[in-house]
Amino acid sequence: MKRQNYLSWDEYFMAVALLSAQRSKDPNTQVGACVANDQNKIVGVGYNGFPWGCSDDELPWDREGAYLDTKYPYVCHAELNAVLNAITTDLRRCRIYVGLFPCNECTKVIIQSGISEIIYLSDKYRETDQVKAARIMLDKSPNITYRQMQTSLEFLTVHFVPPGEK
Ligand SMILES: O=c1[nH]c(=O)n([C@H]2C[C@H](O)[C@@H](COP(=O)(O)O)O2)cc1CO
Ligand SMILES: [Zn+2]
Repeated sequence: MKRQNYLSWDEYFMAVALLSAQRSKDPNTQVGACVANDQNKIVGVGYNGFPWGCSDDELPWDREGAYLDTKYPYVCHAELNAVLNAITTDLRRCRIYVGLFPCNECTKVIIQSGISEIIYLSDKYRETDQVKAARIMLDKSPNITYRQMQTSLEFLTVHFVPPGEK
């Protein structure tokens, strides 16, 4: 009989997004994104971080203060990185799994890439104008839908050392 508690595709791709988020140096919010195609193959992953060559030790991770002294003008969002890192520029019929509902800027990138579905986990910034603008665009776009991830999983553990071998 086959194993029962294997991951669904949704859980698997969201877990890849969440694992990718663990690469983020942002001390406050770590976001990951995973793009899967209609054959359930991963075609792009990303997490929030500063652009290539911009040192994490020189740019600020602060949230408050003068705009140029915060992370906001510099950080590349997870969704942008996942789309730019993708193995193809044509992402029609692909889904993007994200830890956080995308902002308006990422939503533009997602729509323009051709992605057809957004699956998100947290919606903690739903009251912000950025996320409201994102929803306005998505609700007007005929070729893209979005839904919140449904799962009974609360967490997932990976073992680098198999249990019992230590
Ligand atoms: O969609 C997103 N994707 C994404 O990668 N981010 C990143 C940018 C920042 O590094 C961080 C948000 O920071 P904070 O929660 O401290 O404002 O998450 C933020 C959003 C906002 O929804
Ligand atoms: Zn964004």
